[in-house]
Formats: sequence, C-alpha cells, structure tokens
Amino acid sequence: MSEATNHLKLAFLGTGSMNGAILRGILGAGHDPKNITATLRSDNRAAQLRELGINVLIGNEDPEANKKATAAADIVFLGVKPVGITALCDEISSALNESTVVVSVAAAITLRTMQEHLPAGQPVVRSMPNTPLMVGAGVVGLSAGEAVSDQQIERVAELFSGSGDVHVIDESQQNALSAISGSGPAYGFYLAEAMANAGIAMGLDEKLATDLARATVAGAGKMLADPEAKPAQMRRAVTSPKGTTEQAILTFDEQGIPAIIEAGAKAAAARAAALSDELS
Ligand SMILES: NC(=O)C1=CN([C@@H]2O[C@H](COP(=O)(O)OP(=O)(O)OC[C@H]3O[C@@H](n4cnc5c(N)ncnc54)[C@H](OP(=O)(O)O)[C@@H]3O)[C@@H](O)[C@H]2O)C=CC1
Ligand SMILES: O=C(O)[C@@H]1CCC=N1
Repeated sequence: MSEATNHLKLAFLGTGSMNGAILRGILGAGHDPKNITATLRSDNRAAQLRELGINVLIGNEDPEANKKATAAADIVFLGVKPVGITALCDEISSALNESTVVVSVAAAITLRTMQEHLPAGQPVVRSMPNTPLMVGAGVVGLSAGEAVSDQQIERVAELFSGSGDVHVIDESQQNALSAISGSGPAYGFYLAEAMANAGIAMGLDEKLATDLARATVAGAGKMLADPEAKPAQMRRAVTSPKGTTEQAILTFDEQGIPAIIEAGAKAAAARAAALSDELS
C-alpha cells in the first residue's frame, strides 16, 4: 500500500459482517488502525472492533456517531443493509467534505439512488465486495459515479487490492457480479455443508464428515487462488477414466447441477434488480 493511501482517514459506517471484513482486510494489508473509525448502532461487536486498535463510535450512545466519523474521513464505507442506505446518506450529508469519497457496499443500491440523497457533485462509488476480503482472498467489483476522479477510484481500488482482486466494471454488470462473487462464498459453504451431510449419510460421524468437507473445499479453494488456475482442467486431473470421481460427476451432470447453479445465480441477480426498483 502506498504511503499516500496508508495515510487516508477511513470511516466504516455500520460495521457488521461486510464492513468488518473489509476493514480487517485493509488492516491486514498494513493500514494504520489509528486512521480508521468504525460505527455500530449497538455495542454488541464493539469490544471485538476495539481490539483491532481502531476508533469505535456507537450510535445508540452518541446520535452524532456517523456524522463525527464522516467529518474526519477521506473515504466513507456505507455498510448498513440496503434498506438503510438512503437514510444514512441523508444523515451524513451535512458532514461530508466535497472531496470525501462515499463507497457503498450495499447490494442493489444504484449510484443514482445514492446521488439523490447526497450533496450534488459528491464522489460516489458502488462496490460489491465479498467476505473473504477478511483473510486477504476477496473479490470486489467497483463502479464509479460521475464525480469520481481517476485518482479517487485508483485510491479505492488500492485499498481493496491489498486483500483481494479488484474489478472496475460498468454499473450494469453489478447485479451479475454480485450473484457470482458477492453471494458466492455462501455457495462454497453450501457445497461444504452438502458434502458433510453426504458423508454422514454414508455412516461417517458428524465431526469427521465436517472436517473432511471443510478441509477439502478449503484445499481446492487454495489451488484455485492461482490466477492461472483453470477449474475444468483441475477437475479433470482428479477424475480418472472409469474411476470413482467420474461416477460422481456423471451423476451431478445427469441431475442437472450446472443448470441449477445457473438458475440460482440468475435468481440472485433478479432479486438485486427487484430490490433496486423497490429501494430507488
Ligand atoms: N454479508 C455479505 O457477505 C455481504 C454483504 N454486502 C452488503 O453489506 C451490507 C451489510 O450487510 P452485512 O454486513 O451482512 O449486515 P450486518 O447486519 O452484519 O451489518 C450491518 C451493521 O450495520 C449496523 N447499523 C445498522 N444501522 C446503522 C446505523 N444507522 N448506524 C451505524 N450502524 C448501523 C448494524 O448494527 P446493529 O447490529 O447494532 O444493528 C450492523 O452492525 C448490506 O448492504 C449488504 O448488501 C455486500 C456483499 C457481501
Ligand atoms: O445476500 C445479500 O444480499 C448480500 C449481497 C451479496 C452477499 N450478501
């Protein structure tokens, strides 16, 4: 991370699963914790966050928490649920400096919707991150609003790049990206759950089945982390002709698993499009 980026003051407003994962990734990449302020509504997760050496403000104790964090920040990450984003934009508008970059991590909330609830000309970035950022293995898609300069989007990209892959994309691709990489960690965990249950169904005890599934999906994920990795080729390397894996893959294909995964991803993207309309 460059010196200039490391010195940026960051505010995380609504620091639950996603904003918490982003800030852990940024800290892991070497950002100075003294330059980070996180807000929460209740104090449930405050102690955990304070252990990271960052500043923590609690909305239920200080109604000005989000505004105070915003006023001191160069970049503000909005990490509340989609339904709360426009109210949060309204709340912080008076505390923003004209060069403060507002980055939303919310699914479905468009740049246009945010811009309508922020001062005219405010730089706004729509992002779709994923939780593996917290272990330095995340993915994020970024789309810049009209008022964002090249330097500002590069700074946001640099902040994320210490903990994952960064893709700057047209906003029209955000819902599809969200359906693959935003929700995708849950699909990986779901596969591990299903594999563990299959082991239990074949008579393995629960702990052994869970350990086998967890370590296997994690190991496969580690191999896939190589940017040159080719999933289909790697699958074939495990699949001996007339062997055991082949029977499993043939059964998955016969039962339509690839089409089911495509249908699931399309349902996630369609839900994002519907939410965009509901919350605009
Ligand atoms: N989870 C994921 O994998 C991903 C999530 N996202 C997006 O991230 C956003 C947050 O989701 P997620 O992290 O899962 O949700 P969480 O519920 O874990 O986090 C939301 C946090 O915001 C806090 N909060 C709510 N309102 C306020 C407020 N007005 N001021 C300050 N803090 C507030 C909540 O505090 P309290 O608990 O005290 O109410 C909570 O800590 C969503 O918009 C989602 O679309 C995007 C990609 C992936
Ligand atoms: O489920 C959700 O709505 C969020 C967006 C992508 C992952 N989690």
